[in-house]
Amino acid sequence: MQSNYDFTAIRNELQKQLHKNRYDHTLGVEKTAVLLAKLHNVDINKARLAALLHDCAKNLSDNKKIEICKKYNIELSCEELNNLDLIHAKIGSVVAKYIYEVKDTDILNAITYHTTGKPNMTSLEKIIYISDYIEPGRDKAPNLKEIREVANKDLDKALFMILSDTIDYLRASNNYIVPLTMDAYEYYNNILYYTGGK
Ligand SMILES: Nc1ncnc2c1ncn2[C@@H]1O[C@H](COP(=O)(O)OP(=O)(O)O)[C@@H](O)[C@H]1O
Repeated sequence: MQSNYDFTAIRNELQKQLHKNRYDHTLGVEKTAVLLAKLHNVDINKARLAALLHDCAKNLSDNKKIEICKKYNIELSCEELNNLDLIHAKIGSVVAKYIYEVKDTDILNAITYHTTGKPNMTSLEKIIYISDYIEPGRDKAPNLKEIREVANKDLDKALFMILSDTIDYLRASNNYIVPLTMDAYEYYNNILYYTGGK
């Protein structure tokens, strides 16, 4: 992608829209996504833009989130209505499209699926999903050191490790798990089994 985007202006806008810790996390995801894009031969400008915008709706008020869902006909499940934090990714994709004027569907999908994952992800989608989990500011999840090393070599394996740890964490805390995350887990479990990655 040839970049017509003014990344400095986007960062400045995000700094206004996001709480400080969320803005710092965004810059960490940007740095990590650019590094992974270089290592895995993915368009660096696309990775940078998707990373910068992945959490652009994270700090919107609940009322604003509902308003955007109504305006753009985003359907919400009961579980999503009960945890509006879960839908910041879907809303972020709409904000990226209509406010930041992003047209590239791969970038918009990378934003949409950065929390849940999904089966059969593109390399860009994988990079944003993984970068969100391993950026340097993250320090709570288990196995981070190993996942960071694996991500430099094998996106599918790192993706699977994160899906697996996320499911374990959500189960252990008795939380709802988005079905798409289970589908992604099964999909990459099979891929790694048949390619000998496990
Ligand atoms: N696959 C999933 N299924 C259900 N809930 C999830 C899933 N992944 C994350 N969550 C929950 O959705 C919310 C947002 O997650 P996430 O985007 O990972 O947040 P953060 O970037 O703040 O760590 C959190 O409450 C988290 O526990």
